Amino acid sequence: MGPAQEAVPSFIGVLTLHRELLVSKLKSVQCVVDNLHAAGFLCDEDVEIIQQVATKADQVRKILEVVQSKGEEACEYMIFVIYKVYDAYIDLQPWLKEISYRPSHGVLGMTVVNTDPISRYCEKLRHEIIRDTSFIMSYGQQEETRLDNLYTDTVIELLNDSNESLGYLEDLNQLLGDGEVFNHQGEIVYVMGDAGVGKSILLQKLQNLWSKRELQTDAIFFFKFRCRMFSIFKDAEQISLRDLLFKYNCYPDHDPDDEVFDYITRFPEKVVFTFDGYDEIQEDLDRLNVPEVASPEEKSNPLQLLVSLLCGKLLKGSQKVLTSRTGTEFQSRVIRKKAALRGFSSSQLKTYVKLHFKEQEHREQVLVQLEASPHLCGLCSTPLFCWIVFKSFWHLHTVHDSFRLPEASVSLTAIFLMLSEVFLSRLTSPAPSLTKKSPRCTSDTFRTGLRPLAAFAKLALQSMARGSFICSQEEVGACGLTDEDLSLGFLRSVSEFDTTGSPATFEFLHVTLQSFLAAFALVLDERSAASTILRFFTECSRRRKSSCLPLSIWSRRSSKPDEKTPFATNEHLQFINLFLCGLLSKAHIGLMEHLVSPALLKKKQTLLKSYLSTSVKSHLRGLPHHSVAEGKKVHVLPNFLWILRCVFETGSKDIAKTTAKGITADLIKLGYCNVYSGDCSAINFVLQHRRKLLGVDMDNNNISDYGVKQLQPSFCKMTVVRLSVNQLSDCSIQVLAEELCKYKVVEFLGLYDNNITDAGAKLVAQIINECPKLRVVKIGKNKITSVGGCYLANAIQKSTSMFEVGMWGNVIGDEGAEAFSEALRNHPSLTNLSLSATGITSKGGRCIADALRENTVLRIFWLVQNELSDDAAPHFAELVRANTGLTHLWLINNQLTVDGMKQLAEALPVNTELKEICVKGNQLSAEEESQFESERRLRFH
Ligand SMILES: Nc1ncnc2c1ncn2[C@@H]1O[C@H](COP(=O)(O)OP(=O)(O)OP(=O)(O)O)[C@@H](O)[C@H]1O
Repeated sequence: MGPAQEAVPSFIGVLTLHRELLVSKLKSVQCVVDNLHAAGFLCDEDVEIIQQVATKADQVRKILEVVQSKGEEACEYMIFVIYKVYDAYIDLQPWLKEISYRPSHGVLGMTVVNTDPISRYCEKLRHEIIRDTSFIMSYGQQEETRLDNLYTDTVIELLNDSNESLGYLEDLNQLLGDGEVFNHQGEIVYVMGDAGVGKSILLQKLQNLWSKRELQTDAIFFFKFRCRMFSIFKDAEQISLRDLLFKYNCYPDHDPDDEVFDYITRFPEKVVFTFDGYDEIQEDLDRLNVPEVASPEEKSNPLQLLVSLLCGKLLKGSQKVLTSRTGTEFQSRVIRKKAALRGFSSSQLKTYVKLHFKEQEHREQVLVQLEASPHLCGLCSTPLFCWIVFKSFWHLHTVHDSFRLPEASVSLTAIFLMLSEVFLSRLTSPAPSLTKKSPRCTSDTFRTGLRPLAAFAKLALQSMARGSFICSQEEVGACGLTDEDLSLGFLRSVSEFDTTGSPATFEFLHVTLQSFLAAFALVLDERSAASTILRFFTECSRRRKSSCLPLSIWSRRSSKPDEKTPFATNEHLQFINLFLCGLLSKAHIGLMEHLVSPALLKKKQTLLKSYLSTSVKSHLRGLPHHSVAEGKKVHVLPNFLWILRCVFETGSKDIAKTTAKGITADLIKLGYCNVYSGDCSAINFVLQHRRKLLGVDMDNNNISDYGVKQLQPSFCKMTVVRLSVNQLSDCSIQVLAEELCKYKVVEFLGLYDNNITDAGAKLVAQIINECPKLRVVKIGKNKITSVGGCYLANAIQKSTSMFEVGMWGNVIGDEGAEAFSEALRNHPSLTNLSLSATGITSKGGRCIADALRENTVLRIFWLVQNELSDDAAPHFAELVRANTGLTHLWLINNQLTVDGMKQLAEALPVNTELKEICVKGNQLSAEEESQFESERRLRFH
């Protein structure tokens, strides 16, 4: 049949055919009736008859009956109403797809009005959220960029409740999904990350996707909150849940019977909440000694409502995404799943460059300059810093015609100074023109802008000292800021908290900018005693230490002080200290002398240096030391990272030397310390001044290839290099191979759970070959195949120092196993080897077992989670009989059956050395396992 003769569907027939489904799924009867009536397909009497019917299902039956009696057009219009009023008939949308419904030309011209309050409200919410989330705010609200044009994926790591990695998120939809959930009772998806890493933007993206129906969720309501909002309520203020939801999002229209709120309370699983910036709450919620609210009707303090929502006492079953700075304490029993934002990877950074710079020439220049500076790349892996660098750089290029990114060793202070220069240059520079470009004079720009800058700085300090991120109109005025000043860009007005018609409130463009300005105020202050600059150092050391240790350790360590603690973390204050160090550093003193008297500056600088030196010494002296195989070990506290950052920001070699000298241990552990790639320059800055060798354990951080490149000059001193779980690729191994092979002092190389491939394995093999002191290599859970496995095995075979090797999770298969069997034969030193989860079958297992009979050194051997069947059993039985000195054999999770097990059990009595063979998880039933009870060294548990 040609298109011209294509059959027009009979809508009467469609309604008859699908009558049963329509009766069960068409919920919002009133909206269909209203529209059919308004379009003239139902008369008043029809409506009356339908309304007299008792149940909804019978009402639908009646409607169908009446509509079908009115003919094709009425039936088509009814289907069109279902199609148009999407949210009210969400359950029928798959049906429309199934019948391939396309509105005809005739029906498209007809009006449909959504009279269903619930779906009308959903539409309104979607509309409002789309409006609020489509743009990323930029300089002083003068410039806005579409979210879709700039949003770039970042690295999002999923964690378990002990903060151990569960892998990486591939799609934002996975965030709300059921994968990697570790607590099915919890309802919160907890997203953590450092300052400026993109937590708020991630929520904005989720909200935007939902509003465009691009987020895979059944939720028809989405309520977004910023936690700092809860600070604006007075202590005694009471509010109902209804008001909290609607006032700070939007109110339903024409809902006299409160159907929307009623629906929300009946179906909370249809609601998603986002709460941004839990760390910004100024109350310690654990200490809020008030009962949680259990009734949605009850009015109560907004913080109580928040606690009740988060704990599931209110709207139980709703989904909640909560963001917070890393290290913020939060009750883990309510967390369902956890994610940590790690910033841009190198390929994501390249994508961001492309989105930012439209012209090919600029893009290339930026990429070349970034390539040359791993330190700058490290900083730029934090989206906020990257945005500041790119924006400022673009501005300076437009106005002054220079196209160079900041120099290679740029500090964070320099980046924020650059941002301030851009803001202040609005006071002096004419609109950029393509023909005439003025020379750049930073000190002039700051001198001219000193009045507003000092006023912003004062405001930032005042509100930070009060523990607030929000400033009132009066406070802004009291600091002497004019409307013109407000347009510079440091501050932005916030309308969302402003529902009572009260005067506008303001916040700084970003919290870290507020910290920077607060530090500026401390430097500019000529009235207070010079020692006032140290007030936040004192404050931070008084406060409880936020921790980055795994949660199990964390909860044991968290002792709560008695005083009221204004923020959940003290990071904002730590940033003030950091910027203070930068502003008083040698690098910036020249600029600051244009703004403050040189004598006062000198005084403040001396004071700060002496404070830092003393506190570094006492901090390091106070840390507990332990004796381990590698010597004396010290596990630093997270605060140490802030000390290192401050030392780097000062640029003072003297303080760096003092710090390096203060590390008296042989091994320093910075594991789980939230070190990101940008920090590695600071670590390197200090380690450069260390004379003695040092072991450095940086496992479980966010170092990446950029970080390793920054650490390059320090590897010559490192006896222990532990970089497991740090997103390293083969590029990092290239750097390690060059450095470690040059200096040959390395004894321990930890590279577990990174992205190392066979090329990286070849380089590790080179390190094994060339470093005679190397005893331990942990390279499990990478992407190494049989090719890389053979490189490593060959190197191990030649080594006379290797003591322990971990290959867990690299699929080297039987080919790799054969290479390892050659390495094991007569090996003089290898004592502990793991080839677990490496895809070895009986073939490879047989080779290894035979070779091991000629090895009298290996003590512990792991072959867990492989594919060994009974074919391999006689060979392992022979190995056991050979009594080589092996003390532990791990064969958990293989495919041995009773037969194989019998052979092992029979061999065991001959052996005097083996303490146990662990065989849990093989192919035996519980009864079969009990047959082997007499041989206790065969462990099934
Ligand atoms: N995924 C991203 N794509 C593009 N730009 C981003 C992204 N994430 C963050 N940014 C940029 O970085 C800036 C800071 O990000 P954001 O405010 O989300 O950080 P944050 O983690 O919430 O910081 P804080 O904890 O200090 O509030 C954004 O305004 C935006 O310019």
